[in-house]
Amino acid sequence: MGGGLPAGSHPGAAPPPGHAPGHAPGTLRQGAPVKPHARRPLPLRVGTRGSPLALWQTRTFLDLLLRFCPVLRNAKAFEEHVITTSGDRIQDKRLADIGGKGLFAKEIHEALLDGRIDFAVHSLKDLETELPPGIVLACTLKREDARDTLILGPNCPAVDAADPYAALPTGARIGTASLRRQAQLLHARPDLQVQMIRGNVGSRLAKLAAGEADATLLALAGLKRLEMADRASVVLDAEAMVPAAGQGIVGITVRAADEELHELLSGIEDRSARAVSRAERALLAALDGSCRTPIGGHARLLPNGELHLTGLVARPDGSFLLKRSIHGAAADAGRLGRELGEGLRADSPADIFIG
Ligand SMILES: NCc1[nH]cc(CCC(=O)O)c1CC(=O)O
Repeated sequence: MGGGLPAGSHPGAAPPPGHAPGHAPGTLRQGAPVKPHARRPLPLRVGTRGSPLALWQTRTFLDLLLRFCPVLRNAKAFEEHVITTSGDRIQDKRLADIGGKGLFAKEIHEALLDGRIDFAVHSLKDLETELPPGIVLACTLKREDARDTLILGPNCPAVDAADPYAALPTGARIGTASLRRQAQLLHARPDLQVQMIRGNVGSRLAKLAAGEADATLLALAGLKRLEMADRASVVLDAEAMVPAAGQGIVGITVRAADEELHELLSGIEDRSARAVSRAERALLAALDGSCRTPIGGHARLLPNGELHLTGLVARPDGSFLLKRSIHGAAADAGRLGRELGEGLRADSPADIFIG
């Protein structure tokens, strides 16, 4: 009999090195034994965007799943479904101008709900906090470096890593489509000019090389995954450029009703990534910004086990910027995020939240 997830199969192998699963292999989150799986038709169909970064993330995730669940080591265990999203199609506009949230996920959610795919791999920072009914975030993978980088074009003189903004030439043209990066840059350097550059990591670097801007900003996580980290001129401290909520984390969605797959996927959950993403996403949800609100959120776990969260809200032109931090028990990640978000919102001018 071919093509089925055998009864009783479960993530029983040791987790791959360097990966801390959310719970011991072979147990459910609450410590209950894994119940036998029903026979499930293979291949499992995985939805992904088609960019080189998205494909890298998907293949890396499938490798991890195979190492954790060797019973799936079957040539036909997975089928990759590349899905073009609205965010991929629209390249000439700022996403905020076309209705913003979740544009890299909409068509992927539809495929999941229609049953055309079984699960999907996302960059968590591109995944809206309020998922459509019937879809859940099954697991979050170990975080890659969450920081942003500054990448100088060929005509831009080197900057001092200790104070990277100060050394940018007066009036330099910075290519970014991210209002969060724009607001933080303009707050530090109101003289800079921000130009829209969109497209995937490779095409943005090509535009920079072609002189369309003097410098750009990209997530270090994406550069590392594409083996292009050497393109970063300076890695920006997370306090100097607060990253986006979920930056550097890959998240997997499934249908809420698909308990079998949900259980399998939550077997490879990274507990630290879940805690920090819970805090960052609760902050984002509590701020309830419009798609035009620059928002940053970055959590980390401290050596004493506490969670430290920095949140930022600003006006796109940088004329207002409010940044605050909170810390507390990691188990309270969601409450910490909510509290910080509500405080930031209460103390910010209302125009920032209007789309
Ligand atoms: N918005 C595009 C996007 N979504 C996720 C990443 C980087 C990888 C990650 O954050 O996990 C990027 C590129 C970038 O912002 O430079």
